[in-house]
Amino acid sequence: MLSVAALNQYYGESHTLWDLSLDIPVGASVALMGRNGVGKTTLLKCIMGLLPVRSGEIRYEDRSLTALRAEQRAELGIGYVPQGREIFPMLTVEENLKTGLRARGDKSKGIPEEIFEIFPVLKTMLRRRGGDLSGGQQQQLAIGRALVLRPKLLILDEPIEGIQPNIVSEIGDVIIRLNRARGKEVHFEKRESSVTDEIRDAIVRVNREMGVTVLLVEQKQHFVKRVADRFLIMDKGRIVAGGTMAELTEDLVRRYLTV
Ligand SMILES: Nc1ncnc2c1ncn2[C@@H]1O[C@H](COP(=O)(O)OP(=O)(O)OP(=O)(O)O)[C@@H](O)[C@H]1O
Repeated sequence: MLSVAALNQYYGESHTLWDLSLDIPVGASVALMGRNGVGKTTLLKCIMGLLPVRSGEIRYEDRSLTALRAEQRAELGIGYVPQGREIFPMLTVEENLKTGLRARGDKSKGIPEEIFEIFPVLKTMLRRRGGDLSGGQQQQLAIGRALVLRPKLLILDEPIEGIQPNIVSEIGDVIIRLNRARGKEVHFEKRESSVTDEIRDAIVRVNREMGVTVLLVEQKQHFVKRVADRFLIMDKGRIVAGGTMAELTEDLVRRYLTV
């Protein structure tokens, strides 16, 4: 679904990502791990078009993203929840959610109702200012905002940083639920009379809601083991290991993750 090939990125003269390549298969939930400062956030920002790259290619569903602006990448179906959430504290919850729609050319469609099914608390707080929400509620808002364009790939940067333990498990549940259908599309061969429009819409909606491929940066292993089925490890701007969660050995943890 997403592939990065031989990517090089610099901050000024400082070479940060080195010939970096990776592949995220459709339907996977992949944890990108590594110590502080190895380049995880930088990589996500390059994928989203928020930082320029020096060379290499980023492809999404067989299209090159390299020349596209951040909004165009969002429009193609990539949702992004930045580190630190970056919600607008002075805007209401509703206004914050609407900022997620800005990439869309056709602005006539509003916030999809399923956002409130996933995060009921947002519905009760529509008129509250973002800055008045708790940390966990702000994170739900940040994820909700990333879901308003119904992305097929959801990228999250440290989604449980600074969040209370009870909300951490809720955020974990949401990620698992979003990812569960493993990205498989529902196809209707022909209109069957037994399937009403309402049921058809509900199936498509639930599938959309739950068929999201996930790429998340996260350090906390218990959380990663719960929500991800694959891992990638970065060190000094390169991918140095990857595999299924069962292949994350103690040796890898010692070499690349423990501080
Ligand atoms: N805007 C910037 N200008 C210059 N250097 C930067 C900038 N942002 C990050 N860096 C440097 O690039 C390197 C990679 O940083 P990055 O934030 O991508 O790492 P990270 O793995 O996400 O770390 P963390 O877990 O702390 O978020 C670090 O050495 C960092 O100091």
